Amino acid sequence: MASCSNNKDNIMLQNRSQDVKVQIVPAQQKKLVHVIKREKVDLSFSNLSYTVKQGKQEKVILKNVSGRLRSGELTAIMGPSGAGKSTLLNILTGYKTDGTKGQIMMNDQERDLSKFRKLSAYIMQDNQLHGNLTVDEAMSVAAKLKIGDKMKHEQESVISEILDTLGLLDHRKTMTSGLSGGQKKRLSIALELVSNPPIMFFDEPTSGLDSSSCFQCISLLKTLASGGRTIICTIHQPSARLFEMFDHLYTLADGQCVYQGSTDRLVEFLGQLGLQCPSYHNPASYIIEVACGEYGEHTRTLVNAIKNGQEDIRDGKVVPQLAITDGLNNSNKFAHDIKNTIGSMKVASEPVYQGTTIEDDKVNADSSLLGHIVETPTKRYGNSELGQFFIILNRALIFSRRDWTLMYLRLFAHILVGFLIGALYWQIGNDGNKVLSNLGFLFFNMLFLMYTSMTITILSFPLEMPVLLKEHFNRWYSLRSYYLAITVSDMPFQTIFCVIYVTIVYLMTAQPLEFFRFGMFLSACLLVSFVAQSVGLVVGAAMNVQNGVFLAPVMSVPFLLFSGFFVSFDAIPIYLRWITYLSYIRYGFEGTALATYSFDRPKLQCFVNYCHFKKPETTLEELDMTDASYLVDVVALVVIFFVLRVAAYLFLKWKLKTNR
Ligand SMILES: Nc1ncnc2c1ncn2[C@@H]1O[C@H](COP(=O)(O)OP(=O)(O)OP(=O)(O)O)[C@@H](O)[C@H]1O
Repeated sequence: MASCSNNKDNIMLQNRSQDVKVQIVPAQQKKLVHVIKREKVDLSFSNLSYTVKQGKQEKVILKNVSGRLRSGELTAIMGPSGAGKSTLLNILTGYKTDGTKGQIMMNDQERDLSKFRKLSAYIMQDNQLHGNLTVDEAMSVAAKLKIGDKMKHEQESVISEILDTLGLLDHRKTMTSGLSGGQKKRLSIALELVSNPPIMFFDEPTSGLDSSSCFQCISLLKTLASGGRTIICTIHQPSARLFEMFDHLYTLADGQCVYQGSTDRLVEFLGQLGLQCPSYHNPASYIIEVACGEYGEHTRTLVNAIKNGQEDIRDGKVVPQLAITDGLNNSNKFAHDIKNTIGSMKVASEPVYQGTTIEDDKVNADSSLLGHIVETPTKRYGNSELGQFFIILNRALIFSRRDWTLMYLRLFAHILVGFLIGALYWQIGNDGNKVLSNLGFLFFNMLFLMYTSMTITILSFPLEMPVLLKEHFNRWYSLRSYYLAITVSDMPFQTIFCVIYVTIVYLMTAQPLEFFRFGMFLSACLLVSFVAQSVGLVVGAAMNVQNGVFLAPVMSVPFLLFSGFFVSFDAIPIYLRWITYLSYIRYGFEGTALATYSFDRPKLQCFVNYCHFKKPETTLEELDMTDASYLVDVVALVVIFFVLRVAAYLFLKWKLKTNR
């Protein structure tokens, strides 16, 4: 373990004896040809406070904190649990805006959140990755969405280069679900790196990783910072070895800043206040212990010391060296160099700097990665909305193809239930005396289509929500494109399953063998299953999985009750009759019945007598087909379909906002 020391040289040199091998990679090994136009982003904030409402009271979580986060530096936001680290990070990223007061400046100007979001990436704590893609596919989707058609020909080499740098090149064909925790973390970073954002935020990037993976992860962040980026991460309590890799420390206790400045001045700062870090004690642990009050109530002293003149230890009387040119610590020299050159670089036909490779853990920390890319985006997204739609649609189709449950189990269920219903109602359509039984078949047909279609989509949004939150926030795509692609993606499969199922039951139950009638029957069934899918989407978008899985079937009961199969229209109390007009099952039931019987008068008479839309005593003479119009049924189903799809979109939009 490194001892408490004021001298970063010493700390770094102590590493020489440790197992980490750091090596300079010859510059010419790199083959970068991409345009470099990355902005430097310095972020500062002053008097930032954050309040939440708890009943009638207000809880202040951040109390007028100020600070400065600079490009080229790796900043750690530390503090005891509940100190407000994640809250501060969420506010700085723009993820949380409500309840916030204070000023945030970007490059010494008032921050334009929209512009800032284009320049920043937020890698959240849990690795939000789609498990059904390979590393290569995930990178390719990210590249297409984030940088679009720009550098179309170079995308492949950019992806290879990033994967190489992050030690993932050997895992290109591995499914993301098969990656280790550390590899997932690196992939999450790699996905954001395709657009080479100049400012990156990480929430607890080391959580759940072993010490070696933690070291890899922080080494990587250090390298990213060395390339001129502003890298900020929250971290609980890093080991001394990790702690010394940070350039800048921002420590919170109870929503207040108790230290901000360079990591190697921390011990000196505390010493000035009479808080002596014991020898061979990790300074990171010590400041947390102090912040927790283990050495007495010093929080106020620390807060005051920070406020009174030593706002940032870098800016105050103690100024550490940024570049340390000796020996192994060339990466800092490099950071200094790159800061000077980055503004003037246009084309990196040759690498302009040297990086480092940490051989033992395969994270190739070559900073050439920092060189690729891309002009500051002028548009909101890297790709057009149509482009986004097709990329997300394609990704969703890949998921569906690979999801065994979604595909094969569903197919099997449709075939099995089709044969069961067919066997139960075998050749019933040929028997004029069994019209009521045939209506029973039509009703259960609706019931099956409703449940199979609805239950699949209830889970769509809740399962995707964490990934959606991350990708949408990081400006991969618009919600509109995502929603359209996701909702359209299942329709081809549902159509195929429905056609297979309907063909089986139609033939086995001996419904009229006329192409036209079959078409009417199938269309009504398809529309009902699409509407049921939409109900599932609304429920999934509006509530969580537990509530949705319970409520969706329960909410469907009125639609079934008022479908006309159980109770005729006249028997329904007047004040409840309006529900029959909302029952999409009613329109589907009616539509399939009309497809089966509409030109067969004796059977139709029986059907009409049974169903709600004609009084039981109606005679054939009185019968007017407009009373039970197939067209009306179809139009009603189409209207309900669109209304529900719009409602699902609005719920999703609302949920995306409230989930932050
Ligand atoms: N929406 C909210 N409503 C009520 N309290 C909240 C809300 N958000 C945060 N808090 C509270 O604010 C405090 C700071 O939370 P935050 O998640 O930022 O802490 P943290 O320092 O990141 O903690 P940890 O290290 O345990 O993740 C906590 O006490 C938390 O309970």
